[in-house]
Amino acid sequence: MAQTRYVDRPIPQISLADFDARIDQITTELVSAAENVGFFTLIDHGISKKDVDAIFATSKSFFDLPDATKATVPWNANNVGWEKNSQIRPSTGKPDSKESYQLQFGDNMNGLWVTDEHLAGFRTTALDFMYRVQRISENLMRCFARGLGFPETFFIDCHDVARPDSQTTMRLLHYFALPEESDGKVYHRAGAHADWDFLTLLFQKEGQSGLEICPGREVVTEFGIGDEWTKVEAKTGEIVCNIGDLLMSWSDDRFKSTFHRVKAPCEPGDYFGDRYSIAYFNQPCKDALIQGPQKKYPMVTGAQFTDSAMKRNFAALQEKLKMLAAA
Ligand SMILES: O=C(O)CCC(=O)C(=O)O
Ligand SMILES: [Fe+2]
Repeated sequence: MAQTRYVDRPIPQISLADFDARIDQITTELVSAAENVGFFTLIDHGISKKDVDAIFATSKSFFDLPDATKATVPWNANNVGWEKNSQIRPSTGKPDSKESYQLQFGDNMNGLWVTDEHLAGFRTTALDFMYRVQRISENLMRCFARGLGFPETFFIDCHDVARPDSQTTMRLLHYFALPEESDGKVYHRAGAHADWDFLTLLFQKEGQSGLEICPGREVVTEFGIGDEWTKVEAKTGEIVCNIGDLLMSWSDDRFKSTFHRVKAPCEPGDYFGDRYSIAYFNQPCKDALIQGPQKKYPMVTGAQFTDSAMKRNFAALQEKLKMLAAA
């Protein structure tokens, strides 16, 4: 396999300390990060390292359950539940070598919370953490609304997690340890993709590296991926944030939804061990009305936006599978 081409791009680090007093400064920093790299990390966000370690321990205790138990809460197309080796990305045409458990706040989770009998306290612990990440997301939404000239609570209202049909999702991820000696196969961890939500907040565990980004996308409607990657370090205390396609569209392509991946380890220095991460996807209410201040794209609802993102993904996947079949 050809060696990856890497370039060093600084990933802005933004402190949320003293948020209310520093909101103007934080807004300036967030807007600049969103316009340039599309990725940034947050520190002083109010969730301690100890609490992040605790949620990773909870996540591990779920993934340590037997597959038969995890299969009692199976994934479905509402983007909830457990899946294993089943997500195929258009960039690779192969399933990611991982398992994930997707959690939401509302009715989509009915029957899909792992029961107390299988894992005591899981639901309470997970929801408690989800509300904390939601509060951080809402502060960021206030800044992005200011930056784009919307009323300050505009994006918060459009992503209301108190609604029973809320789509916002926290995804626990577990990438399996892989053989360091090549067995001739390529094990994709998370193939290159852009997220289609508003904003993703990602928690990583120190040492479990692999996340890489590939900036350079100009319009939300384009699927192409460049070939120069930048590594994002895995640090337990930081939250890595990336702009999703929804915010890119809502900003008339001013803010960048950047392609990223968890690299298939294959080169010296790559990390082959188990990797646990937690991604929090801010998804719009189905009836939210989406259009940027410059009206670059026609107005659509949250439901329509998600639907067309899924269709675009599906079409790109079919194209890739056709190419693989012809090769
Ligand atoms: O696990 C990671 O670090 C990234 C996950 C990701 O990009 C995703 O699930 O969309
Ligand atoms: Fe992603």
